[in-house]
Amino acid sequence: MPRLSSLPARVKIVEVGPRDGLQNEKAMVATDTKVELIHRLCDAGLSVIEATAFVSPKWVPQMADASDVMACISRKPGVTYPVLAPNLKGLESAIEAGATEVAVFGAASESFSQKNINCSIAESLDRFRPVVAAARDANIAVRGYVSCVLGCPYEGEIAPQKVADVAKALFDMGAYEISLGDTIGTGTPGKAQAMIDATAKHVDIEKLAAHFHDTYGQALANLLAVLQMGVATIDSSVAGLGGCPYAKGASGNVATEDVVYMLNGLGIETGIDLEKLAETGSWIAGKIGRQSGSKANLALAAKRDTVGA
Ligand SMILES: CC(C)(COP(=O)([O-])OP(=O)([O-])OC[C@H]1O[C@@H](n2cnc3c(N)ncnc32)[C@H](O)[C@@H]1OP(=O)([O-])[O-])[C@@H](O)C(=O)NCCC(=O)NCCSC(=O)C[C@@](C)(O)CC(=O)[O-]
Repeated sequence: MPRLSSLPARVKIVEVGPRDGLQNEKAMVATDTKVELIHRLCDAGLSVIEATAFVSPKWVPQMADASDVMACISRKPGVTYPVLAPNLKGLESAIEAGATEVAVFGAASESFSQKNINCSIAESLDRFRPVVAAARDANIAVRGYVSCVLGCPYEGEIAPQKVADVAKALFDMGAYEISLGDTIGTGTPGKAQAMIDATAKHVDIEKLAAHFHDTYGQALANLLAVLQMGVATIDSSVAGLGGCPYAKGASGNVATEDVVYMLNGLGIETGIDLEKLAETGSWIAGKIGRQSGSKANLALAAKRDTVGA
């Protein structure tokens, strides 16, 4: 199969639908539905599925059933189910629930940090340090997120060096991978490359993940731009669900179906069954009463209907 030059042969997809995809839903999604979503994603071949968030239920009510979700999922060997843990309280609950991987989440924007986790960037890093240390002592891997890497809903432009500084701090404290979030999807390919360029001077590019939202329809273009630089881990959400409750106007994450369709076309391995994934996307969109945000999903569903007619 013809391939663009400098692309990785294999990409790891981190499915964030059950957490990032659902956290902003106003109506409570039943725990059973969340659990079934995780099982279906697993069945479609996803090997990293961010399951839930151990955050304050006052801040994000949709994640209040985190312990129940973790208790009800049947864990498949070889699959990891990371969860968010913003502080030691979250980590303790995550450990109690049997999590084997947690994620701390910081930001490259002061205003977003305040709105999202109620502290400054420096305070957040001080708060994360003992979380990462305690997690590692308990043999739990830690992922680090940086939000607003290509723009902030409150501050606008964010300098690539700010992203690099926070990514470096998280990596130096022991996070094994740093996920770079274009929280409001304002990035364009050149900006995405400049941000990766600055960050990769401090954290090896193999340790960076792209977590791009599709608010302006740029996510796939941005992903292709950073794949060409060597990024080989992509966060995405089935049916393009998602958005941060503390980032007004942020629409969904890039849809996993769209990412897999693009990667398949490029001959890049993911281990994911696109048909099963698309069925899962249609299923969850129906469950929460939304149209799928994935163009590939809509196209595949239309094709299925035509063939079945
Ligand atoms: C960080 C805090 C807790 C600080 O919130 P705070 O109010 O400053 O915390 P606090 O320590 O003063 O505690 C306040 C209350 O929360 C409780 N509490 C405290 N911690 C926990 C916990 N872990 N689990 C459960 N409960 C907790 C604590 O016990 C207390 O309860 P009360 O005494 O009032 O009854 C809060 O701001 C919070 O939970 N924020 C989470 C916001 C969030 O989840 N945002 C979405 C995820 S980030 C995202 O989506 C972006 C990302 C990652 O996808 C990447 C991208 O796209 O950019």
